[in-house]
Amino acid sequence: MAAITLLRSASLPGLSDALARDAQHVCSSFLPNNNNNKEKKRRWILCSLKYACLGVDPAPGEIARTSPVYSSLTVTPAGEAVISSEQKVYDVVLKQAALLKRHLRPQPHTIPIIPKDLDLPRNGLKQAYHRCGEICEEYAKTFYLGTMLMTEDRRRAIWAIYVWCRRTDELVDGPNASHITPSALDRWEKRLDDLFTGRPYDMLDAALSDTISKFPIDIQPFRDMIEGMRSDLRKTRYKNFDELYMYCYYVAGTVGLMSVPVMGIAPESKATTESVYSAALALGIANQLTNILRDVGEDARRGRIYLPQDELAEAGLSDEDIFNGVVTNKWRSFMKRQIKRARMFFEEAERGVTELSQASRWPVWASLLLYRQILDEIEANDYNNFTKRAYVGKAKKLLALPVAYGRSLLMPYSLRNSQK
Ligand SMILES: CC(C)=CCC/C(C)=C/CC/C(C)=C/CC/C(C)=C/[C@@H]1[C@@H](COP(=O)(O)OP(=O)(O)O)[C@]1(C)CC/C=C(\C)CC/C=C(\C)CCC=C(C)C
Ligand SMILES: [Mn+2]
Repeated sequence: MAAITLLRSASLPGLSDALARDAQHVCSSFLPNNNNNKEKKRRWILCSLKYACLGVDPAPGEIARTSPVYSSLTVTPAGEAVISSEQKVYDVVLKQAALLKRHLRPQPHTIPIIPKDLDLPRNGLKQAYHRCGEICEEYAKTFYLGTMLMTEDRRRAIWAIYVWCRRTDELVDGPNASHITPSALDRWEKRLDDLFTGRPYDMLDAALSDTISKFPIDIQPFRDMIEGMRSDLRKTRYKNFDELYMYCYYVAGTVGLMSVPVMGIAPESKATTESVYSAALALGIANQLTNILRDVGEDARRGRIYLPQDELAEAGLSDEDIFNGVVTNKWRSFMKRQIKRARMFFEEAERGVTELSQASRWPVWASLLLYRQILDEIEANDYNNFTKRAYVGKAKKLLALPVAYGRSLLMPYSLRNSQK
């Protein structure tokens, strides 16, 4: 009964009666009668709604996501409930997880159908993947090194995804960026559709076409990354963290969602697929927040401020302060709060890494540890991210590799309590 009242009080826009009934049904089967925690109930209800929308059954542990970085429901001054960016993104997570689960119970029609006769020269695919590997090595040595531990199929797939992401980013950040218009991005998206239906435009696209024929990868995160690049063309300010979160999902959280189907979940893992996807998303968000904090000065010189405007104002800082680039106490305490939030996302990602298949864990741990150290370097620079670039030195980078390897040997987090 309490669930029904709360469901009504959430008054979600667009909530049909049928959906509300479904949600109520799912919800009442999981919500303990004696649960008096209102916040928890609200999350259960929202979660049930999502499951009702997707028509999948939740695992009980998945219902209560209590991470403090999340705010599922925002209430407008008029008292209307609005779904936050996090909630919208979580819907994508659920969809991706459902696709992977369906793939694990083999159903051939869910695998993208790619014609066998890709028009490539003899040995073409081999060369295409080889070139992807070269590009990955050139731009991202640590990722590349990490992929060397993976099985050959997985390694090549990650290279192909990496190259597509890199090329997408280059469109708006590369040497021809000033010529890029929204219609160029539309054409890039058309190319994406084509390669997903087995009609690659060039050899690098062909490698990705082949990859998506082998792994249950959905097109949505790729489309969303292009959407992030579109937003980079039209937007230089972010009103609040909710807007920034959405941007981070588009350009980086998507990478996590693209990678999980390739990296694979450890067969012994007891974690839900959704929780692994959530962790992958969190790692992307954490990386991008870190990128943003490292590049404040560089972005400001291009007229861009990715930091949440409302939080800047709350700290007594203006755009002018960012452009002037003087490290003050106000700036230091603002930065402390931002760094703390980025670390929370890294923490959220950590558990998920342990659930990945053994050979995929090392590169992910390495990238997590290395990226997180950038935050330590910003602190070591006394928060001067205006004129000093936080940089993790070679020795620290090298040290992170064996540490990452050690962590990759730990048993999945989901098994630890069950074996006590
Ligand atoms: C369960 C669990 C934790 C699974 C792991 C999931 C996983 C592999 C997550 C990866 C997260 C990740 C590496 C995200 C990339 C974030 C990132 C750096 C995004 C950058 C966007 C644009 O930012 P900006 O323009 O501000 O930055 P630059 O100044 O240009 O650097 C990106 C550049 C988007 C493009 C992203 C890439 C080129 C990286 C793609 C990487 C992979 C596909 C490899 C991932 C594999 C490993 C081994 C980590
Ligand atoms: Mn970039």
